[in-house]
Amino acid sequence: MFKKAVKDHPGGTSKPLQSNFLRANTVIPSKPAQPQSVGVKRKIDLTNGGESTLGSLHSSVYFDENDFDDDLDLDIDEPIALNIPSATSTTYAQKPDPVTYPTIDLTSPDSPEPLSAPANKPQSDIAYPDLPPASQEQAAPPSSMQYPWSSSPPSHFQPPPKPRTLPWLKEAKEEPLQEKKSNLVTPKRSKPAEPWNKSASAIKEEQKELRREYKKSQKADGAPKQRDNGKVAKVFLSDEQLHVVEAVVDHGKSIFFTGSAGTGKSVLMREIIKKLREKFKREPDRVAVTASTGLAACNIEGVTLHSFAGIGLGKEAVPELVKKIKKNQKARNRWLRTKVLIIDEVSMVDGDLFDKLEEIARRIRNNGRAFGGIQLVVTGDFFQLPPVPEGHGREARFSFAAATWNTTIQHTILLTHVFRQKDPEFASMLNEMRLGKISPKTIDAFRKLSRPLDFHDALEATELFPTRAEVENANSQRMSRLSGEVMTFHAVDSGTIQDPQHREKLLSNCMAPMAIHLKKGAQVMLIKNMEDTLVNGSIGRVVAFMDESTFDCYKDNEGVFVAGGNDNEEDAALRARKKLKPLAHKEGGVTVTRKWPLVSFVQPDGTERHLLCQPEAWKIELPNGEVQAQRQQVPLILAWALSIHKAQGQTLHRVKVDLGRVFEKGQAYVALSRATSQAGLQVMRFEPRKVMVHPKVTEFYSNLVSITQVIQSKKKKTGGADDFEDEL
Ligand SMILES: Nc1ncnc2c1ncn2[C@@H]1O[C@H](COP(=O)(O)OP(=O)(O)OP(=O)(O)O)[C@@H](O)[C@H]1O
Ligand SMILES: [Mg+2]
Repeated sequence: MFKKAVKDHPGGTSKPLQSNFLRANTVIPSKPAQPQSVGVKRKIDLTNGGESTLGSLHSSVYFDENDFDDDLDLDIDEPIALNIPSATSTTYAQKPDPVTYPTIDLTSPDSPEPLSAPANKPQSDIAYPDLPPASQEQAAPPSSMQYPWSSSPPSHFQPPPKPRTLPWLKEAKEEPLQEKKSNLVTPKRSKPAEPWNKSASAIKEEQKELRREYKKSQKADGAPKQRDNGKVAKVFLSDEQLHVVEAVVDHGKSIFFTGSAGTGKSVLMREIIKKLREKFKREPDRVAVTASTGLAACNIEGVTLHSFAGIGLGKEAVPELVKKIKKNQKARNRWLRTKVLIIDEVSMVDGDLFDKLEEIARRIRNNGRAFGGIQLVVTGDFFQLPPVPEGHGREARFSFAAATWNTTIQHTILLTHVFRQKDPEFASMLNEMRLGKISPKTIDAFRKLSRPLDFHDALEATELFPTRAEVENANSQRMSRLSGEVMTFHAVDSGTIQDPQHREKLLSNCMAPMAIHLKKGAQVMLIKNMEDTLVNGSIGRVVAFMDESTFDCYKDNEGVFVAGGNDNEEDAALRARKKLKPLAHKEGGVTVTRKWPLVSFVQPDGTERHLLCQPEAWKIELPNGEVQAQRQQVPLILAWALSIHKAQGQTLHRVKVDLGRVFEKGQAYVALSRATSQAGLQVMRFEPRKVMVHPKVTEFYSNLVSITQVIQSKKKKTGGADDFEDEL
């Protein structure tokens, strides 16, 4: 049975509610321009080293004007002055905003009532903001308004009829709140004038056609399949992760799951997407896979949120955006057909954009429920990359501060088990860094990591840089030191977008470059999951270039080649070719084939694996299966150096970071948290002041508790039974 990450908050009955409280959620919203007045906060287990790491902040993101998928500029060229007023940012040394932690420490085994409110408080531990009661006559404020924020119609501000708890299995008994309101907020249908209001049979017919097209495209697509290719070992999800899958797939909940770097958010999201695709296998366009940036979208074979929405840059007011979408049949259909909307790397989604999309969804779908009834599955870590400010001196709003965040997201789940760093001491150091509260002991420990790494093989640590220019410079310097022929591999691009420039722009966000120049000896990173131990992020060295049949022969006779002398792989390949020639003649002639890089990867256990890196495919795919753009390229990039933007999401065994170069919030934490161990991390110029945390993010996370804590506290209350559903 699914257990919620946090206790639901019963709604107050005497005070008016604002939209944020209409749904059970874990986050106690703050009230801008007012001091924090939350009565009781639940505390994350910050003391639990390695179990819950928090982080710091970030670099800028923006969406390109034409395709909204271009995030090349995230590999920053120039240090950018922070647009965040100093009052809102804090360094490691400063305490974040005064935060009143609960009188009961959830992490303490002695806490008598871990999740209950203090005696002098009413049942609810939420301090409800003093907003005036919403009235029917009130016009809905524009979505761009900061506060009282909501672009929702006034009905969204109505309090629930009774304290809402929404446990999964009780839900059937409860009246769906949003349903009741829908007649208040759903715009009147005017069928004849609105061709997008198609009849059910017309939509069915359209979907049949879509399915046919999708099947056709699947068959016609000869590109190597990444999904379900059986090459990569099955992931065994942890209990925490399984709870999320259950809530999303079985219970259809709108969920935000979060956690520090390395808690398996991406692994979990891939699993959820797989499961949802199985659930909707007859209607693939029901699941929309999106992410905030082009790179993140490309990593999960989706599109950017802007692209999905069909809103261009999305700067206009909602009515104009709705008009724009209605004129674009494909975009309109996407909105109408989507049942589940996935948003990855949500920390970079602007709060205003979130509100606009929520309103657009309700309007286009003629459905007054939150997000027009679309289930949202959202993930990200707000301690990593923030949304980019739009200019005009306006600070970007985090999406958790969006007016409609809490009416949309039913449950927030905090993942606490860190998979990436197995050493609890290291995980705890990163945890402190994430929180922006670094102890002298941890500062010392990080400073000790300035020594060179001690590995005795040909692989060097990958150096992470904040700017693209530094990366290109470092990689090309290393390349020029190698002798030997340069082999260039050009990508083959295709897709439904015919305009080559537009397509190229979309594909420029892929990890795979349009052309890659390699030499024997080049250090490279694998950018696709190939096998259990050969995964996205594996680092290796090019040892030869050979064609497939030579490689087969090389593979089959590796022992003979190795026994044949001390020569290198190139010579071995030569011998293999010689061996192959007569064989080929026997079969009726030699076929001239292309040579691909043969790469020797060092696996986590120190052993070597050779892989002939033949082209793989990257797709930008719409929910209906239409592949807008596809790139086929060898799955490698140069890896002596990598930008922090491109390293985001990666797991690296050998990393070198010079914090003196880091200038943006989040860069330090993102960079250091790529490493799997202290032995594999070199940190130069460690300065605690480089580690900055946004107080709003600290506040947001301080109101979350981990699912494990909730289960434990409930167990205590129920004398061991881990079922706390009846208490919710
Ligand atoms: N259930 C699991 N079992 C074993 N390993 C796991 C599991 N979940 C994740 N991992 C491993 O942990 C590492 C980090 O996972 P992942 O990249 O999904 O974390 P993340 O939360 O997305 O981190 P980031 O915030 O840095 O992107 C990866 O090497 C991944 O293979
Ligand atoms: Mg990730």
